[in-house]
Amino acid sequence: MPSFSPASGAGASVSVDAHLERVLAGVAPLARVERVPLADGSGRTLASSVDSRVDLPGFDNSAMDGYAVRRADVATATPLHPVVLDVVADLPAGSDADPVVGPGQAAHIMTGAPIPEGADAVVPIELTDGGTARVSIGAPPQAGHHIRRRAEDLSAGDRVLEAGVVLDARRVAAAAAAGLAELPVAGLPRVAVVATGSELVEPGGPLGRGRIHDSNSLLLAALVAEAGGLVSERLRLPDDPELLRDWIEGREPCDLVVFAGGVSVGAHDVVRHVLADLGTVDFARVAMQPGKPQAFGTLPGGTPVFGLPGNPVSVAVSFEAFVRPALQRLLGRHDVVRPTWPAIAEIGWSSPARRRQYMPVALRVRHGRVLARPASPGGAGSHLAAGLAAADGFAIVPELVVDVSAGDLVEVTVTR
Ligand SMILES: Nc1nc2c(c(=O)[nH]1)N[C@H]1C(S)=C(S)[C@@H](COP(=O)(O)OP(=O)(O)OC[C@H]3O[C@@H](n4cnc5c(N)ncnc54)[C@H](O)[C@@H]3O)O[C@H]1N2
Ligand code: MOO
Repeated sequence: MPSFSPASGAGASVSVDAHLERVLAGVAPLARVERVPLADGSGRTLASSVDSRVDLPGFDNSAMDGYAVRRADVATATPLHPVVLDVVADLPAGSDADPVVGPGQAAHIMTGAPIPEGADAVVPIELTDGGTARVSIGAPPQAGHHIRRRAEDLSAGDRVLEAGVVLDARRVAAAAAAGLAELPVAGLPRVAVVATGSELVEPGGPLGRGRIHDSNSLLLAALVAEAGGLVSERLRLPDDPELLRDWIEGREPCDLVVFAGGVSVGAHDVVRHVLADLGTVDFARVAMQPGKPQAFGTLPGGTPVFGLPGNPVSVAVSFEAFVRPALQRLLGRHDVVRPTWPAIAEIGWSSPARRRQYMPVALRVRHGRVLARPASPGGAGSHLAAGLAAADGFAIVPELVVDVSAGDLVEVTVTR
């Protein structure tokens, strides 16, 4: 009687969380740190926390174009009985004049100019006659009105940005306002992206029978860049173990290698064969759909390596679930997994039992509610590469749910 054992290399079945834990245990933040000018900082990851060099604002200053006054002088002002003051100074922003406003006096002041000594409120120009030598004030200001106080935003020495945050326009601007000119950022993880398969043809190339255009290497390279990595190599290799071994031996220095394709149990799944021979790569059947066959471990020299299943949607999902978190860890970022948000399923679909489903979904907002529908009319097929174009993210359907009905709440991770 014939006996069957699970196809060799298929690996044990593990949960998504357990596999992610194994992956994260296999990567550590890179030690390389660079200092970059603020203008080059956006998209980089802050390597160590930074503190303000200055008080912010640096001095009490006007929030309005108008007149700096002594409140007591204008306490009785009304539109019918305005108070008239002598204008003793004209203070544009940036003025280094240091006048004193005495009783019965005012200073013409612009937004951002330092409040002169003696003044304790600013009257906007609209509530005056706009006079130059003398000004008529038609209403009393409140105490401190329209004065922006020194250090009300930050004091010198206060924390501006925490290590591990991703720099963006707002954080770069905050650093500039806090007196910093450059920032320490994590070195970019260098990632080699290798699509394998003898059926692959370069995008746009002529297709013979059984051949397809390689989309995975483009997908992975763009995902790596979006996640903050640097693509050190992007290539296609046919299903030839010798070529694969040669590439592994002669590869450019990098911090991570991502293979796509050839990790399943087929006769020509050479990534699995070659990586399995190394003895440093684990193969797992992860309880997810798509993305079930997964490989992770190290190449000679210790470089972490992923072997992702070759179907394009499986690549996109595996990247989101495992490779992106690993890249975030290499960068020293804190939140390695993106948050999920509730959305309402617009139509129903089914999900496999005991597997966490990652359904590519298109999102839209109707009447203040976020609606999610499968991005591809074909649904969950992991070969539906073109459907990815419409995907704004993935609905993550828990292992125990087998049916999503129209109107159900689903958790969505937004990737766009
Ligand atoms: N007997 C079994 N067969 C398969 C199983 C299984 O458990 N038992 N699992 C299936 C699942 S699920 C997946 S996913 C795939 C994964 O297989 P591989 O990682 O070996 O991927 P390939 O066979 O190389 O390719 C799968 C599919 O994707 C296309 N592909 C590959 N590379 C690219 C690329 N760069 N651009 C676009 N499309 C690509 C390839 O032509 C195949 O159609 O295994 C199942 N089989
Ligand atoms: O698990 Mo495969 O990755 O579904 O298509």
